[in-house]
Amino acid sequence: MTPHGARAGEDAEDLDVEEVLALVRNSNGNHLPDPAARGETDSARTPHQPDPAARPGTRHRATPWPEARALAERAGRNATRAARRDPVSAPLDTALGLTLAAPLDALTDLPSFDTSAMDGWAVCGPAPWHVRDEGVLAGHAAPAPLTDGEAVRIATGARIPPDTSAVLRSEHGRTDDKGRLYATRDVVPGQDIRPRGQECRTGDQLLAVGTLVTPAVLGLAAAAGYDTVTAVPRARAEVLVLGDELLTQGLPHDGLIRDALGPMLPPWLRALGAEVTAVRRVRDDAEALHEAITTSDADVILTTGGTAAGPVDHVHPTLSRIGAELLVDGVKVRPGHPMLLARITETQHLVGLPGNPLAAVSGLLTLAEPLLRILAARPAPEPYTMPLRDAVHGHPHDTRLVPVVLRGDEAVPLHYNGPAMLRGIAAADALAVVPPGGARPGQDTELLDLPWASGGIGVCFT
Ligand SMILES: Nc1nc2c(c(=O)[nH]1)N[C@H]1C(S)=C(S)[C@@H](COP(=O)(O)OP(=O)(O)OC[C@H]3O[C@@H](n4cnc5c(N)ncnc54)[C@H](O)[C@@H]3O)O[C@H]1N2
Ligand code: MOO
Repeated sequence: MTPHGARAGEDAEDLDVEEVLALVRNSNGNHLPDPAARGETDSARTPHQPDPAARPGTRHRATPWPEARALAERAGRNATRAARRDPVSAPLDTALGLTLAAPLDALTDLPSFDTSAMDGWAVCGPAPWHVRDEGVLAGHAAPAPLTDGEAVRIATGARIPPDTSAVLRSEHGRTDDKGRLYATRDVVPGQDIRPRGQECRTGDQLLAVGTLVTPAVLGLAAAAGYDTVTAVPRARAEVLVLGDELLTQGLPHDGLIRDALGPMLPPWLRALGAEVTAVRRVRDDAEALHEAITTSDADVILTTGGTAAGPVDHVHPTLSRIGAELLVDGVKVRPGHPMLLARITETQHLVGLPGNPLAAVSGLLTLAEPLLRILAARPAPEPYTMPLRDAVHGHPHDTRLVPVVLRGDEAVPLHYNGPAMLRGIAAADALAVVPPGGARPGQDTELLDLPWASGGIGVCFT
């Protein structure tokens, strides 16, 4: 499997992340070029961007899949620029998955005192040594200085007495019948002493702005004296689940089915760096949807269902009614082609996910992931490819996203990959990006990691 992870180096994606960080007000004073100078104003439109005047029922041109993702990133940059959200001071137990908005500078030397690396004796001068009665344990009061020929029992992590020349490990010392201590190995001055400041000095930069807060970062921050970290705030996401046919418990019956997206989307959105403020179920009613959207203060609203042109598909008419701008209205991808991205205000966007559950996953990864990644100031994952074990039929014109498991050096396509099915994705490690026309066995194919796949962003389930 090709290694993958956050991109390093000064490529275009890195600049995007730094730009977002710089736009978080009061961050550490990065000076970056004005993004507007790069032509990325809200009105900048690519040739494939749909005409915002397009209305439901009118034919419009679906956006190619890579461009749809780029447009979602751009929406994220524009929203970040407009909102200029303040960095937050996040207690460590809430900070997993955030991005540092200030460098993590050591608040203390580490170790903060000379410490024993081993259980044994602190010794002074050459053997033999007379061993003090009282030993030194971790966390105890400062021990008295040693004198030449003296030793004291010491535990790993305990403070080294002044004038100690070395630590002798317990397995490398023996005492004679008079209680004198000898070494069974040469004693090198300084051995097994971790000197104060070995890892860092107060003020040293431990981690740069833009670092993703992982469990290891939380540990380092705590060790370095932090109770909170300064981070880019999470985007607030609200999920509106549409559909009168949906049940929240029990077995499907009488044409009613279980809502699969209400349980699936919130943890997935958190893994993408968002705070989920609410999951609301909205009946198939234009007024109810209008009310739900216009009263939401989320940065990103995600709707499920109602994107097509059925009798109760109210998403397009509602967006039209509130004057939202359709940035993406249909994507050349299967499943999920009716997905959409709309700008409600400068700082509020709506991602319309199709109702078919795998189509909703496709919309999540195509439109919500890039938007939320930019709002979270996370770097783009390093693209990677693997050969497919089996042929995958392609759509003649559209990209296909197909669940795969990774086995050895190959990606194995899974069978249950229909738009209404979750059986494949639930067993999958990744989604293969199958180009129009399909892929042959052995063809190198781009993969999108799922948040729970190793090496992905799974640490960010909170
Ligand atoms: N005339 C056309 N009809 C449809 C087209 C089309 O191009 N022309 N596209 C099809 C495709 S592709 C998709 S995908 C769906 C998208 O439909 P909507 O986004 O409007 O979603 P709904 O009609 O509300 O639901 C579709 C399907 O998914 C089920 N559903 C909805 N929500 C959930 C949920 N939370 N959990 C589980 N299942 C859900 C719903 O019951 C329907 O079976 O449109 C096609 N039609
Ligand atoms: O594209 Mo629909 O999303 O196939 O089911």
